[in-house]
Amino acid sequence: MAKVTILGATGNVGLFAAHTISEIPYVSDMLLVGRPGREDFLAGCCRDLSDSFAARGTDVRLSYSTSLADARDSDIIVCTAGVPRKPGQDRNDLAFENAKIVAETARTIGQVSPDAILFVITNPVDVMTAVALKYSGLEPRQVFGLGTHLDSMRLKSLIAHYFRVHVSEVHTRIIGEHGKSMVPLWSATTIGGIRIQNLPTFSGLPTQEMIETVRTSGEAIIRDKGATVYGPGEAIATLVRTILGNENRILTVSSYIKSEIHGIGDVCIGVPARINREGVFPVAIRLEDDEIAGFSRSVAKIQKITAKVMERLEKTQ
Ligand SMILES: NC(=O)c1ccc[n+]([C@@H]2O[C@H](COP(=O)([O-])OP(=O)(O)OC[C@H]3O[C@@H](n4cnc5c(N)ncnc54)[C@H](O)[C@@H]3O)[C@@H](O)[C@H]2O)c1
Ligand SMILES: O=C(O)C[C@H](O)C(=O)O
Repeated sequence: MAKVTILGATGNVGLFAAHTISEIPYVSDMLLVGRPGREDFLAGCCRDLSDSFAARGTDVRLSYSTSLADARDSDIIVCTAGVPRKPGQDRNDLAFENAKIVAETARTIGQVSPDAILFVITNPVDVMTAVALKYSGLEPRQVFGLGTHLDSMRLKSLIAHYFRVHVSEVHTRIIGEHGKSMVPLWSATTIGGIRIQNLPTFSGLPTQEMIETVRTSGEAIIRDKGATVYGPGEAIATLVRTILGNENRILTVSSYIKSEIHGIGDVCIGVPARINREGVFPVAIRLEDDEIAGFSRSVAKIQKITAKVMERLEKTQ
């Protein structure tokens, strides 16, 4: 049985993730961590969630704290702490502000819970994963971000809708930045096990329109309702379940790659990775030429932003 800690638990994503994670059968303890001054709100969240556990028949010990020290002995720590973007902002606009939060948090986590897997949600998630990896001192397999998993799910849903098939029939991936430079892998997209290019109807698929919808999905939801919550919350639970269940699923998350993909690497970015109780292990893949070019551009963009953020962080330490 496992202890899962959620940082930023008073926020939109953290709180809904607490609800979705509580449904995972391997979870025995859940700790909600918020900032000092938020004790009453955290207590209220615990009471409200406990009622839902009672109604559902969930047996999870739930507690809250405003001290990161209480995250000790966690199996997984989900970091949603940080500011979200406002309408009109790019995720990368949050980079330095959130890097300060993630660096400080990761440093403490590395000390109090060195065996944990640190799962980063805070945006821009690829850059924040690199910051968490560096400042926690944990191994690359222990630190990963939600990456392009949610984008891959968004594309999967659009394809399933277009072909009028159940989502479980569609396998697809988006790699690269969780942001504008994301790269759809049509070469790795199948429907009912058949490569999408081998389906005659593929020629009519509005691929550009679909990928543009995915690229702007978060922005559109934030504009219309203020925050993306249910998609990220369910996606977070999928990853937590994959780890705790030692499922060895291959999901597309932000992970440190050395040179696994066509020799491209030294960056934290969305790539397919095998995920189990030990953590996250990027899978070497071969891509089409246009996909390699897109991925290289995405990597170069993230490397540049990451380097800039790391440099500024070092000056503040
Ligand atoms: N990777 C993804 O796919 C994805 C999806 C959704 C949201 N996000 C990101 O997750 C983060 C949280 O989003 P949200 O909608 O829940 O935001 P929110 O404003 O509702 O919640 C933010 C949480 O972070 C905490 N926080 C803020 N500043 C802090 C600080 N200085 N120190 C410690 N904690 C602090 C707040 O107390 C709150 O609990 C954002 O960065 C958002 O962009 C990422
Ligand atoms: O778009 C955002 O800022 C939130 C998140 O990254 C998302 O894609 O839902």
